[in-house]
Amino acid sequence: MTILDKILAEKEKEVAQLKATYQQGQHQVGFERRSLYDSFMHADKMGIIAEIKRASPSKGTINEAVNPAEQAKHYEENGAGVISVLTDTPFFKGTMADLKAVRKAVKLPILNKDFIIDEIQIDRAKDYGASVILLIAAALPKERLQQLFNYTRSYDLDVLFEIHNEKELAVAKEIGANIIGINNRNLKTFEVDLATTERLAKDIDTTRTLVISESGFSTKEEVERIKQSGVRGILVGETMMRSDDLKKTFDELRVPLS
Ligand SMILES: O=P(O)(O)OC[C@@H](O)[C@@H](O)c1c[nH]c2ccccc12
Repeated sequence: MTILDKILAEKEKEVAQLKATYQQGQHQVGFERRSLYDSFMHADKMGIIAEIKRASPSKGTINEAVNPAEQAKHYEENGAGVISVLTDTPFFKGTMADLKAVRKAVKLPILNKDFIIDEIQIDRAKDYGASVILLIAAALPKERLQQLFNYTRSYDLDVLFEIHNEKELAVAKEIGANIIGINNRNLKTFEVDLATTERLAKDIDTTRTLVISESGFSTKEEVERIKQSGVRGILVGETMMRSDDLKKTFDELRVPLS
């Protein structure tokens, strides 16, 4: 059983509970659309999706005591384009309350980073103020991914469609994903390799599809390297959570796009 299988098994239980208890529309925070696609496609610097990540299965505790609202404000002040909030509790120690707090604290689009397997999680994300939903190709069959994709788009929210190999890239194209996240981390082995982005981005029309490279970024050299593949954004978790000089970290990673 892989870690992803374990996480998904837990998610099934969470969703069953949610279906029994969740009241639609309870948390609506004055929803207004904040588009990831438009802002990153037209930027002249590498877009940064900065993540609130307390812990992870591969690294254990990263910063469990973080104040998500404060952290998000610092991300915004220093040049983030989107804030990603991990809301999975059993494996990443995040909560939906974190997302709500972040939504109140910043003006940027917010990505609800979770393992989405059911429409009710999308309803909840929207109610809490998310503008972008993560769909992980490896988590579900294509038909189900298509349904969840269409459902999210019907709310006018963006989908970050996460892939890790050629087969998943084919699925992303069939579904019509306009924002593709290439995860450099192998969810089975936790190994990180930027070559994953280079290999897969080659087969994407990056003038029309927004490509985000995810995981493993800590230096300017790494960003300069993947920029050559037409990537317009990176998703950075651990480096942001551990940084004691966010201004410097952002200045380094936000390389010019030309
Ligand atoms: O902490 P890193 O190496 O910067 O990685 C961030 C992000 O890519 C990672 O948190 C992530 C990518 N895809 C995911 C899916 C679920 C949970 C987490 C993730």
